[in-house]
Order: sequence, then C-alpha cells, then structure tokens
Amino acid sequence: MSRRGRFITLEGGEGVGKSTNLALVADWLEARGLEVVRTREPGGTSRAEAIRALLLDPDGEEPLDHDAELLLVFAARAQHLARQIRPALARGAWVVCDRFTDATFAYQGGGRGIEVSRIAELEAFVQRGLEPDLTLLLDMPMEAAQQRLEGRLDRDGGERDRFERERASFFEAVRQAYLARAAAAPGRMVVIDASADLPTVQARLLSELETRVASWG
Ligand SMILES: Nc1ncnc2c1ncn2[C@@H]1O[C@H](COP(=O)(O)OP(=O)(O)O)[C@@H](O)[C@H]1O
Ligand SMILES: Cc1cn([C@H]2C[C@H](O)[C@@H](COP(=O)(O)OP(=O)(O)O)O2)c(=O)[nH]c1=O
Repeated sequence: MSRRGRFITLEGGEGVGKSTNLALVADWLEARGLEVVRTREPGGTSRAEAIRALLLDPDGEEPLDHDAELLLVFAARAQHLARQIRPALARGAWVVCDRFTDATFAYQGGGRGIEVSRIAELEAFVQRGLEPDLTLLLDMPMEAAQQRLEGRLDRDGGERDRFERERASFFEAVRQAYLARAAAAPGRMVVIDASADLPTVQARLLSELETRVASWG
C-alpha cells in the first residue's frame, strides 16, 4: 500500500493539554489545504471506542489484569489502524491522533511495569512497520498537570476514569517513560515544555510543526 498522508501524534500525561493542542495542529494543517483526520486512542472507531470504555471503566469487583489491559489497548489499535488510520493515509489524508503507542510504553510499560520487549513485540505485530512521522510530547511536572485536570473535571462535572485514579508515583513513572522514549527517538519525537501559558505553548508547538512539515517538502 503506498502511503502519502502523514501521521502526527500528540502525547503526554493527563491534563498536559493534548486535546487543546490537537485542535491547533489540525486547524493549522487544514488551513494549508490538507485533508485532516482528527482521532484518538484508545478509540477512533466505534468498536475501538467500545474497547476504550472497558479500559477506562473504574475497577470494581473485578480489577482489570495488566496483561489484559495491554492486549485491549493493542486490540483497539489494530481496529483503529485497519478501519481509520491506514485508509486515511492511503488516500493522502493527514492523521492527527491524540495518543498512540508511545502511550502504551509510558502507561503499560512505565506505569504498570510490563517489559518493554513484550510491548515492542505487539507493536511490531499490530503496526507492521507503520510509525508516526512526528510525535509532539507535551511535558510538564505532574502536580501542575493534575491541577489542570482537576480544573477540567470541575468544569465538566466528570468522574475520574480508571487511569486518572492512579497514584502520583504511577504518573511520575509514566512521565519518565515518555521522556526516555523521546530521548531514544529524537528524529521522530519532539519534547515541548507544556508548563507555560497556552499562547506560549501553542507558539512553541507551531514552530516545531512548521519546521518539520517544511523538511518533508
Ligand atoms: N498551557 C495551558 N495553560 C493553562 N491551562 C491549559 C493549558 N493547556 C490546556 N489547558 C487547560 O488544561 C485542561 C486540560 O487540557 P486538555 O487539553 O484537556 O489536556 P489533555 O487532553 O492532555 O488531558 C483543560 O481545561 C485546558 O483548557
Ligand atoms: C493510547 C493509550 C492510552 N492509555 C490511557 C491513558 C489515559 O489515561 C487513557 C485515556 O486517554 P485520554 O482520554 O487521552 O486521557 P486524558 O485526556 O485524560 O489525558 O488511556 C493507556 O494506558 N495506554 C495507551 O496505549
């Protein structure tokens, strides 16, 4: 399958501003006349969204096993790739996705402690060589991100999902795993300091995006 569109992902812990900035990235690309597909993980198609609901549903009487969690994340990803991402890229659309496999290395690897080699095996099996062209990692100290998240939950009246109920040490491990991935893949991943006010973060992000898109010709 020839691949013409580009695949951009946004990553980072809870509350760092991924959803807010995804809109900015997608709008910027659309203003350049590109077809843009905005999507997210886990989810992005109706069956993958059903798997998302299973993953986010807070643990009750039957806690979700860590290996089952990992396999569900990749099951949702396989569906999303087959039904949404690969067809979009093939027709020349650009795909902008809120989280992808770096989140699995961060949450299931760093957070849950599953071996990296096991995650990498599933990555190879499900993605068959397809990787994001660019990953924007929004990074900031966990406590400040938690405050933003609380602000959002207060406004939306939302409940904390299964991940949002985790301990501070879990989120710190997630952050460190993300930073380690970025250090190992400097060509694909760009770390953006997300702790500044929104206009500053957005200016940083657009400047990185512009440079990368220009380098692709
Ligand atoms: N740079 C920023 N400064 C202050 N608040 C922000 C900033 N970026 C996002 N927010 C706010 O923080 C909250 C979390 O942002 P959101 O985009 O939902 O994060 P995520 O998708 O990463 O969980 C939202 O209420 C959003 O309006
Ligand atoms: C994509 C992905 C997400 N997740 C988790 C992280 C998030 O807590 C949750 C849902 O993602 P999301 O809705 O992006 O979280 P938020 O907007 O609160 O930042 O799924 C994983 O554990 N592994 C994965 O591979």
